[in-house]
Amino acid sequence: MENTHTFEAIQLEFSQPEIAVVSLNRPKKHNAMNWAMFEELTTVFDHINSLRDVRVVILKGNGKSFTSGLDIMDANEKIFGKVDEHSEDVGRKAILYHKILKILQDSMTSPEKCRMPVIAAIHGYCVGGGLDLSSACDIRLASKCAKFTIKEVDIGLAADIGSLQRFPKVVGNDAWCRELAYTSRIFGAEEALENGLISHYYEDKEILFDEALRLAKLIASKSPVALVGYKEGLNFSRDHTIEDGLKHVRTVNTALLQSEDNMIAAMALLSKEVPKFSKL
Ligand SMILES: CC/C=C\C=C\CC(=O)SCCNC(=O)CCNC(=O)[C@H](O)C(C)(C)COP(=O)(O)OP(=O)(O)OC[C@H]1O[C@@H](n2cnc3c(N)ncnc32)[C@H](O)[C@@H]1OP(=O)(O)O
Repeated sequence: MENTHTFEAIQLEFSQPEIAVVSLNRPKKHNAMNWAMFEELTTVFDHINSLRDVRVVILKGNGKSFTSGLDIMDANEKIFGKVDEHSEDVGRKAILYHKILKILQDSMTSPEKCRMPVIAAIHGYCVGGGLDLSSACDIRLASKCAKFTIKEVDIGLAADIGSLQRFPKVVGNDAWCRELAYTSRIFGAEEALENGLISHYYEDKEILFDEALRLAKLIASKSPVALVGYKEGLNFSRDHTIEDGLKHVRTVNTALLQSEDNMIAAMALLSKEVPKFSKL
C-alpha cells in the first residue's frame, strides 16, 4: 500500500487517499496494548480527522490477532508501578490514576470521535481493551477464528475504558453482557453475530481484510458530507431521546442540506452515473 507510516505500535497506510488503514502493530505480542499504542491511537485518529480526502477508516491487527488487550507487563511498569512510586498518599495516587484513565479512555474513544466511519476487522484474539476499542467503531467484521472476551475480571478489575459503556449499547442484550463480564467466557464469531456485536464473519483473515476493503470502497464512494452527518446523527441519537435526536438532526441539516453533494448525488442517481464528490 502507498504512504505507509510506521510508529512504535501502530501502522497507518492509505489503500487509496479516501481509505485510511490503521493497523495495531505489535504482532509478536498479539498486539497487546502498551502505553505507546494508547497514545498513538489518539494521535493517529486526530491526524486522520485532519485529512480532507479520507472518507472511511479500517482498523485491524497485524499478525495473529486483533489485540490481546492491555499489555500486562507494560502496564505494571508504566501505569501501576508509576502510580505506586508517585506518592505515599492515596489522594495523590487517585488523582494520577484519574489522569491516566482519561488518557486511556480517550484513546479507546478515538474511533468514535473520528468524523468518518470506522470499520473494525477482527481476527484471532480480541481481548479486554480490544472489545473497548472495537465497540467504539461504527461497524465490526470478523473472521471465523475470532475469539472475544471481556477479560478484566481475570486481572482483578472492573472494566473502565469503555466496555461497560459501549458494549451493552452495541449489542442491546444486557444479560449476555453481564454473563460475559462476570465470567470472562471466550465467545466466537458465530455468537458475536447472533448477538449483534459483528455484522458479518468470513472464513479466514484474508477474506476478512478483502471484505473490509470492499465495504470501505463502497462507503468511500458516498458523499463525505452525508457520511459525516450520518455518523454525527447516529452517535448523538444513541445517547439521547428520539425527540432530542430529531431536534439535533434538524439543526445539523439546516447546514448540511445546503451542500453541493445533495445535487451531485441526486443527478448521478438519475443519470445512472458515478457521483464525484470533492474532498471535505
Ligand atoms: C488500568 C486498566 C486499563 C485498561 C484495561 C484493559 C483491560 C484488558 O485489556 S484486560 C485483558 C488483558 N489481557 C490478557 O489478559 C491477555 C493475556 N494473554 C493471553 O491470555 C494469551 O497471550 C493469548 C492472547 C490467549 C494468546 O495466547 P497464545 O496464542 O498462547 O500466545 P502467547 O504465547 O501467550 O503470546 C505470545 C507473546 O505475547 C505475550 N502477550 C500476549 N498478550 C499479552 C498481554 N495482554 N500482555 C502482555 N503480554 C502479552 C505473551 O506473554 C507472549 O510473550 P513471550 O515473551 O513470547 O512469552
